[in-house]
Amino acid sequence: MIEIDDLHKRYGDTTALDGVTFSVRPGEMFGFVGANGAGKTTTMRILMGVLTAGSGTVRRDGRELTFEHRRRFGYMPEERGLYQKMKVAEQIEYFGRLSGMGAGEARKATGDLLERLSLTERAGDAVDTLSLGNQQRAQLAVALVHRPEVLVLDEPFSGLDPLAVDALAEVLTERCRTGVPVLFSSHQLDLVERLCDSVGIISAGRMVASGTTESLRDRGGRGLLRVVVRNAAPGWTATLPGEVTERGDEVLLAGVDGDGQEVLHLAIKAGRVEHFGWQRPTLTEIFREAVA
Ligand SMILES: Nc1ncnc2c1ncn2[C@@H]1O[C@H](COP(=O)(O)OP(=O)(O)OP(=O)(O)O)[C@@H](O)[C@H]1O
Repeated sequence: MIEIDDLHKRYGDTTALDGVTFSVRPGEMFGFVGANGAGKTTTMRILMGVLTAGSGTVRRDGRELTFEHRRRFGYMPEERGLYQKMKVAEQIEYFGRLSGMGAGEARKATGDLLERLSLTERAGDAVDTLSLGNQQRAQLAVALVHRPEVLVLDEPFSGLDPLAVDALAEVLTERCRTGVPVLFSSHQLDLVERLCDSVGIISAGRMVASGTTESLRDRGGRGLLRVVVRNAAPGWTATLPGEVTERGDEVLLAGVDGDGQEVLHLAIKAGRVEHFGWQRPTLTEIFREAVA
């Protein structure tokens, strides 16, 4: 378990973190989301010991983090950090060795990751000859090579093509299933919603919502009532309750009290009802509301 407890951090007059608290359990994939400048990178840097907090603590299984703990973590920093002239495979192996792997073990883990991330053909090329997306894949391989006990990744999916997104999602899910806590930041909320067990939303240095993806969606209440009526007479929506949005035959109603049966009756009278159901808010909608 990784526990982030009441972190505060100031840069001069700017308050970057103002009491950030959350935890990531073993085998949990935690999506860390927030607007630009909300404090995600600062939190992850403190977690990794790259930056010191003004106050607050970061613990692993109840003990304050030490250098030894962090050596067994996998970290992908925002500023990325590959040696541009070094060859891809050499570099991944090198970082594996730095983290204490034997030569054979590091070579094998590098080969496996290159394969998984579709980089095998570029193994012998210098990093600065790779496209940005491929450099990102190499950077991810560096974070993963030593089979870290905890993963902390700052926007690992940004700039990846859809196939690379899927490949990385698969690797992270596998690692997570072995009990590794995975914390990553992202602005791709659909991806966070699809992959993560839990989500933390940070706004102006404070956690404004956190919990399992399902609990956050439930907390948004029943959400919108979605009704699709074919061949309805124009104007049938005029007497519907709530705030009505029409998109062709589809009608979305916000703020409907009760179970919506009255809407269903009106819809049946109006035409052929093809769909009638509640739509829980998406993570994007929850995010917008939380940071508003
Ligand atoms: N080295 C620094 N010096 C001064 N202010 C800083 C520094 N680093 C970050 N900040 C400020 O701290 C706040 C939090 O920044 P941080 O980089 O943690 O946000 P973020 O959530 O990672 O943003 P993004 O999504 O844009 O990467 C911002 O107001 C930022 O301007």
